Amino acid sequence: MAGPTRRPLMAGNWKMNLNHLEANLLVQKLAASLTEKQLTDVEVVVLPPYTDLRTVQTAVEGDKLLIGYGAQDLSPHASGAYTGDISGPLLAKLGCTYVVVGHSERRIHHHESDAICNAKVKAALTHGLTPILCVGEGLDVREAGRHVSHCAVQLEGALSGLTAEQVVKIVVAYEPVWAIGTGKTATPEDAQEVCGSVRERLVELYDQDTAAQVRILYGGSVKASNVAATMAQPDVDGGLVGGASLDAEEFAQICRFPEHIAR
Ligand SMILES: O=C(CO)COP(=O)(O)O
Repeated sequence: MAGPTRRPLMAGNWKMNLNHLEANLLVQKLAASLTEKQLTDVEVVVLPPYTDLRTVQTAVEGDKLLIGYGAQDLSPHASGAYTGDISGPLLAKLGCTYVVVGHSERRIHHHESDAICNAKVKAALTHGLTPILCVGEGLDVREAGRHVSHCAVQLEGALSGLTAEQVVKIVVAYEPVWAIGTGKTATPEDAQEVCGSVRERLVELYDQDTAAQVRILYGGSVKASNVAATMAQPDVDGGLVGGASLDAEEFAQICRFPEHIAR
């Protein structure tokens, strides 16, 4: 559970799902399922495909919904001849506040390196977007017991050259690849082990105060039935939710997790 200065963040990564009509419906249903207090206690964000962003903006701004939104990727470049890419300024103009960087699906399918993630994190910050930087290991790395060092290398690569003032603005998401879309959730202890090690690494790279401000999410088969136990861990400040965020009621239940954690 988040410390006093870290507001929990629950972000729904829709991946390549839901057209703009479905997006509008889901955002309206989600907002209607949560009270103002719940939306204040937990920051709720949706990360739709690019093609839905204008519709989500219209819904959020038109009805003053307390829901944030962002994109699943951005170009490291601000503009120019990059066919098919979408830049930070284009996203910021649509009211996006978050952008995912380095999701394992992009690292795998688009061969994104830590250096590319670093350029994308910098581009996001330059254009006023909060990057949600994903790190996580595959099954082979986990079975070899190298998951902590693997995530540390990804973290350091993506943060290279960033100042403490910049790092406090980013969100890190630990997503073990073997737990994504498989129904295999990491145990709360597994999530804490890596999220805690990420924070320790931030202390080493920066300082205690900086590390204490960075929100660290867990992602991988998060559901209403398992969210509370994971969020109760001291270094887990929220979730990056895939499949379960496509159902408004299930995602709303996930966002209500603080009610199931004894404080
Ligand atoms: O990749 C994820 C979120 O970015 C996790 O996806 P699932 O919740 O579907 O496992």
